[in-house]
Amino acid sequence: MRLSRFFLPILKENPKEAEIVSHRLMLRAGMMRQEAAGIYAWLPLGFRVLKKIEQIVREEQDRAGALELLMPTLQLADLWRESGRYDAYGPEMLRILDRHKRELLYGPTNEEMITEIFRSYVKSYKSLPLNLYHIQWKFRDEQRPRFGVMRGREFLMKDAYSFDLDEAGARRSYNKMFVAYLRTFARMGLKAIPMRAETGPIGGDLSHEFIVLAETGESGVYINRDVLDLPVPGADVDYDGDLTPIIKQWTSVYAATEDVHEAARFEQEVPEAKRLNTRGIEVGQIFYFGTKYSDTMKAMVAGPDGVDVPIHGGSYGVGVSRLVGAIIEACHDDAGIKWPEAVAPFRVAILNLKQGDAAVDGACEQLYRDLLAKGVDVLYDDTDQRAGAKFAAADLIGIPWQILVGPKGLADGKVEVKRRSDGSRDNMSPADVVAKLA
Ligand SMILES: Nc1ncnc2c1ncn2[C@@H]1O[C@H](COS(=O)(=O)NC(=O)[C@@H](N)CS)[C@@H](O)[C@H]1O
Repeated sequence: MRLSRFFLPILKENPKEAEIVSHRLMLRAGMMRQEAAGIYAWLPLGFRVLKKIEQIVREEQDRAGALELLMPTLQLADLWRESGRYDAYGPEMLRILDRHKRELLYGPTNEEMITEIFRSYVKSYKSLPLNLYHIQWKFRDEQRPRFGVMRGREFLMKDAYSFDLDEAGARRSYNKMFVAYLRTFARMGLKAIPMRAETGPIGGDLSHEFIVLAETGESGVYINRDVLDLPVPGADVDYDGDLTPIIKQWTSVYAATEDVHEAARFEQEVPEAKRLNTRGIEVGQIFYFGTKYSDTMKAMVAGPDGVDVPIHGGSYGVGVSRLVGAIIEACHDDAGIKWPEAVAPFRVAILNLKQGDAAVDGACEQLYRDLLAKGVDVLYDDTDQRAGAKFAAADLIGIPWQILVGPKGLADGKVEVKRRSDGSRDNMSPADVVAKLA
């Protein structure tokens, strides 16, 4: 992409309304624009990151055997009356009347709708286990939306729903999602710790929140530092095998949110030097809620003995849009964002340090063509800004690799390669750069 042809409204100043670094940097880096409280337009640079995050989530859901579909954002109020959550959900629910005065709502979550879809088609335990998911916008009329995409009102969520014949089956589905979440967040360069958590409005008696440590996080957490060094399951993990050893390993080390923290146990179990009480950002949460929805909504299957029983369910959410902010909270410095390569909007930025100089322009064009030909996501800063402004912009938007092309270096047949994550620099020929980054 040529920057002269892109749409990147970088802000010079820090927007005053931004209270945390991710909100400030997303606005300054031209990634998004607030259209209303808690409601954002995703501008091209931010949208590229959102799609990369979404794709990693999708790949790991698919690997775990979940099946993707897409449910609508608008739902019938009657559906929520069946489960008894229509009134219980309270003011966070955006209720809508259509032209025929039908009562609708903008979905904050989809347990009721997925249960309605399931019960319409599935009648036998032979169709189980089943895990259906989608990646869809949600609306929760938060009293105080804040911190940018961290606590929005319209936000993108991956929500998966599992269906099993009994609790044992449902726990196997739960464990598959637990492992999929460990892999998902690790692939984004995050350490997201699974912690015992409250179940809240979703319900049930088993839940884990996946939390990224960050001072600005809204969740208070207590952990044994050992949890930070546990191995994440590989891409070859056998989802049809016994996952309990992995679950045991990750749940036997103390890690709890403040609402379920047990101080006495923490003191007793965790050596002083390993105790960490800090804050974190909840990037995902998984729930086992048994027959909570299948009872009220009659989602039954005939068991092996032919007797109809309510299915055991679970739901599994990931804050896809929240992750954009969470990753910035975990990966930034004073100059701006430091994207992990897996989610970067572009992998390489070419900086032309002397626009109009034939040799420099030629070398940049050649590099641009060669990298594109190798399928590399490259942003070529071909604008006529001065070099200092180009350095600042590239550092701000956080592209992992910068190729600085100037007349002096070129005279020696060299360009400078800067790695954004640690600031390390290397001089090499354009051909070697292409070989290194392709
Ligand atoms: N207001 C919000 N803004 C941005 N992300 C949010 C917001 N509320 C929740 N999330 C994200 O969405 C994830 C799932 O939300 S949840 O309420 O925990 N779970 C559910 O809604 C279940 N239906 C899971 S399918 C959270 O872990 C969080 O990362």
